[in-house]
Amino acid sequence: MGGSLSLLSVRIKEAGYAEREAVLRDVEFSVGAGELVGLIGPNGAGKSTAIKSLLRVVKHVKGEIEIGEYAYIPERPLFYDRLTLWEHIEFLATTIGTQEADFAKKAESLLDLFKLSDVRFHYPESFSKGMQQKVMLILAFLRQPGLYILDEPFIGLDPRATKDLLNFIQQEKGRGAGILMSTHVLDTAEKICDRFLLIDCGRFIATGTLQDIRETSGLADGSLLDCFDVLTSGRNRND
Ligand SMILES: Nc1ncnc2c1ncn2[C@@H]1O[C@H](COP(=O)(O)OP(=O)(O)OP(=O)(O)O)[C@@H](O)[C@H]1O
Repeated sequence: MGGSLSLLSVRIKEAGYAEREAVLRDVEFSVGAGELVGLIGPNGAGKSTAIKSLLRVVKHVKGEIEIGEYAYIPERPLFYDRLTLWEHIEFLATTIGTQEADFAKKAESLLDLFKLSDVRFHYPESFSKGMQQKVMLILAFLRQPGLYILDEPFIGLDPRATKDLLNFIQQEKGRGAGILMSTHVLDTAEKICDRFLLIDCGRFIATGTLQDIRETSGLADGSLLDCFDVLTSGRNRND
């Protein structure tokens, strides 16, 4: 970690949904301040289980997890069905007890940026998938936590919203936030992540910078996708 402040430190020996049925094994990593770490792996590899273990949603976890204040954006957005978008924002302000006079202003500018100002008094339950994803992002960004945990954040976003999200990620990194992000969008991940955790069948199969991943996969100039393919194909295609 080069001595940088660790916002998340994970040493999981085993984790699973039932006792003695481990889905994850020997998962160890950390996320430092200003660092964006990509959690990458095929369907069913264990990415969501790893994230849910950090959040203590997965019951059977053997190991140690040190985690500070964070915002979590789940793969599937979740809302209070009787609250409008603006009421979600007001509720958030109450729960985090913000004294900031400009909280509403910040919320307004985020709504404007993500083109949701016109629907602020509507119920997020009625929004499209992409609009719902944007609401989750706005609620997370308003909290400005030390750590973000983003599970597949690009799903459903149009190109403009994707670009806005990428800008926000850079901005929050600049503020010193750490980010753990699971994604299948490997060309984007390759460009923006500082480090990668490649997971398959519940275990890390390669970790580190793109250079480290290239060395592990034996592809000196390979893209993240090429490396992913080499490192995971043996297991998946021959199973
Ligand atoms: N609630 C659950 N109960 C039991 N097993 C589960 C549960 N959720 C996931 N699993 C199992 O855990 C393993 C890892 O699944 P997980 O959802 O973590 O994969 P993933 O890498 O997030 O996949 P995807 O890319 O498809 O979202 C799979 O074998 C899956 O069947």
